[in-house]
Amino acid sequence: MAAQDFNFLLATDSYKVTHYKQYPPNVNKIYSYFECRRRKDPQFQEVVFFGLQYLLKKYLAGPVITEEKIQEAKQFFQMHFKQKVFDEDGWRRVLEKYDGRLPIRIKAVPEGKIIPRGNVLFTVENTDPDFFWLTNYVETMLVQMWYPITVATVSREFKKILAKHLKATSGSLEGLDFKLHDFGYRGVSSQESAALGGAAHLVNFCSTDTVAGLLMAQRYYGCPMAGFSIPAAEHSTIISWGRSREKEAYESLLDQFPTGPLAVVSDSYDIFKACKHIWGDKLKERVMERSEDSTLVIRPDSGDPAETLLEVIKILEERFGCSLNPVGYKVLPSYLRIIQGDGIDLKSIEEILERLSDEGWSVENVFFGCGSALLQKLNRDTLNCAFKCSYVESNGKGMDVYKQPVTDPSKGSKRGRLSLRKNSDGFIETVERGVGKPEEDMLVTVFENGTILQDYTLEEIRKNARLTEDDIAPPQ
Ligand SMILES: O=C1OCCC/C1=C\Nc1ccccc1
Repeated sequence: MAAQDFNFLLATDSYKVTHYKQYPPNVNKIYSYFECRRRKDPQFQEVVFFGLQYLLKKYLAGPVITEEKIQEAKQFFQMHFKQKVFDEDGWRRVLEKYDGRLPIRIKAVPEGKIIPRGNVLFTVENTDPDFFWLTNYVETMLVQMWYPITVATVSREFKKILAKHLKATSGSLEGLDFKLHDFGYRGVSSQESAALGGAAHLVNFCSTDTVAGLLMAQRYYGCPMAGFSIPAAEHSTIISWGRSREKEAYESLLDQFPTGPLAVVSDSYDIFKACKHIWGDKLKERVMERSEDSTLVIRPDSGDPAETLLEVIKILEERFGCSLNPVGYKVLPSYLRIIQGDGIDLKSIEEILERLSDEGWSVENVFFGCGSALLQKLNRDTLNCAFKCSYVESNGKGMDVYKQPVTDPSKGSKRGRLSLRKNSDGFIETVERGVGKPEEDMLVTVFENGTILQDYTLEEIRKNARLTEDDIAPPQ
């Protein structure tokens, strides 16, 4: 539920306040849809639909319009436009007729579903002919869906890369869900972004430090604990001992966390000397006595990721030895692992994994952390998210509408009422012009007249978003 001070009437772009005066006379339905437009770029050819349930529960459900909010908006827009444009009467009619609930219907693909680019993901239409101007009023807020969709999609692309290499170098996918840890809380633009983005990552993984995302999963997606973390050092807890006591700092961590996994950032001064002379010498016995469920996870945090990771793993091999797994790749002793959380994005993780396997190392040895590349280095154009009107009714007569800019055909929009179906070859496609069969439509009514009609849990969303066999096929 939105905070008391949240005024739905003010949660839109200014120009939309003037749009009720711009539609043709006698319009009684505006029907619009959201898609991630298809592009030629082979990257991100399919998207994970995620996040709508939060926005509906938080901002659209229930009596979002009140007399006080109408008054507030009336005064606000009078000052903002320096003229009377705000449709006080229109909003008051919503208040009187629907008790402030929004007379719109939203049909959406189930959350977690993997949909190829260029397909309808949700539609919005007014359910009462008097409120046709409401459909696109909510565009502003609903297009913010670009963020959770894009984070969930990027996170799943990471998962595809990790799955391929983990399978190829270990023969199994065991532990895949813990291979990419969300380090991104500090790097996002707001607490809400951390919550939405953090939850979006948890659609694909169970490994995070972004607490806000866990709370989102709990409160909006019925998941008591969607992800896990472990005790870990940061530079302050190492350098606070002073340079001359680096060994004491590490030793104290082993004493403070004698059982259970422990991650120690070890690059404060010299990661290579730390691995060779402290972890691999002065504290070697302490490290070796830790059992496999009390793994020491060494964290480099600087230098070229691939170069540093490989040099560290070679030093650890020299100091602690390694064994061969059933598919012939080298694995460090189970009490020793590495987490690389610096400089990770979709491009660098691919390079690192290629280098590791080329040099005979199993992906079992490493974990990755990702911050900004997972939660922030994105925008609405990453997946070309757009919201367009495709169908209008006037005097009860329907008309398919569309845009088709001569200056950019790729910005052309779909026309007519839309449905989403799986065709006879199993491919998902959008049927336009209102000719789709209702019984084939994958779009589900999730919101109608102020009421949310579906409640997806993270568990079912994760099932929808699982990788397919094709996603895991060996690297070509
Ligand atoms: O090292 C680690 O091992 C695994 C647990 C998390 C962790 C580090 N967390 C972190 C968070 C935000 C920025 C940087 C690191």
